[in-house]
Amino acid sequence: MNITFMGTGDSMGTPRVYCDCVVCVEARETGVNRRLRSSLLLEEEGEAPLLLDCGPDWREQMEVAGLRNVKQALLTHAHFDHIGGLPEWADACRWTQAAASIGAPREVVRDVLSRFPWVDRQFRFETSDEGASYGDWRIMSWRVNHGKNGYSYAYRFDHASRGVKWAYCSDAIDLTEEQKAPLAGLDLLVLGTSFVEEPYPMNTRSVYDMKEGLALVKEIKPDSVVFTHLSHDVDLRCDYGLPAHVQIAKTGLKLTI
Ligand SMILES: Nc1ccn([C@@H]2O[C@H](COP(=O)(O)O)[C@@H](O)[C@H]2O)c(=O)n1
Repeated sequence: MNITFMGTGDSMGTPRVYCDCVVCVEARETGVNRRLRSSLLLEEEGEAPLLLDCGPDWREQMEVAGLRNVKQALLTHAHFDHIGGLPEWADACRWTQAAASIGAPREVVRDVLSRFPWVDRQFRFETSDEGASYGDWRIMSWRVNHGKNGYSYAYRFDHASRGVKWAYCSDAIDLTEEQKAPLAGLDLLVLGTSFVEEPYPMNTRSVYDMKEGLALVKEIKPDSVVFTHLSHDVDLRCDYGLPAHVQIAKTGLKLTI
């Protein structure tokens, strides 16, 4: 499977519209730190591409990827920065008379439809609570703490014959032991870490910081890790002294697993 990081940003993206910090200025002027809202494009031979989340930068992300249409997606939760592109995608489906299929846990589907009640004219929603598949990948989703912002879901992909396993957990903090369990034995963990080190207690926040992310990584021991869902606090030009198997996602990063 090829994984493309179409977006690596937190809810505001980088640069933040109101901000003139050094990272936001760099993002405007040269673009190393330019980040669209977090989203992955998954591509498996013989299968149509699959989006993982569809934030408000969907249109630009499709243009950058040179994609004229996409037929399927999975959603982690119904917050604006992860579903804000759905109405535009639904409009594109209407204009091209092409339906698309969206997988998400039942409660996420409910929350999406309470925000955008018209999109079910174009999308076929499929609940993923009992599992899903993408080619030979078996997919499971489970509910994770999203701190002060409620809940999100993480996704784990297990290849049926190759034994490869990876997970996407973009919006989580302070996972319980039960929520950490599906993160065991991974070849790759993609984890949301919005700031380098936040000074505020966990119960006032919604996403891990990099220091907490590293502590989690030490505990669950994935073979490799990519930090994503990054705010303007994270400067890709800095050396944060990360272990060799941990990298910070850059917009457009491509991995093969
Ligand atoms: N009920 C809510 C709460 C928040 N949002 C949006 O989520 C984003 C905040 O995300 P974090 O990853 O920083 O927790 C932001 O875009 C809020 O507008 C929402 O849609 N619904």
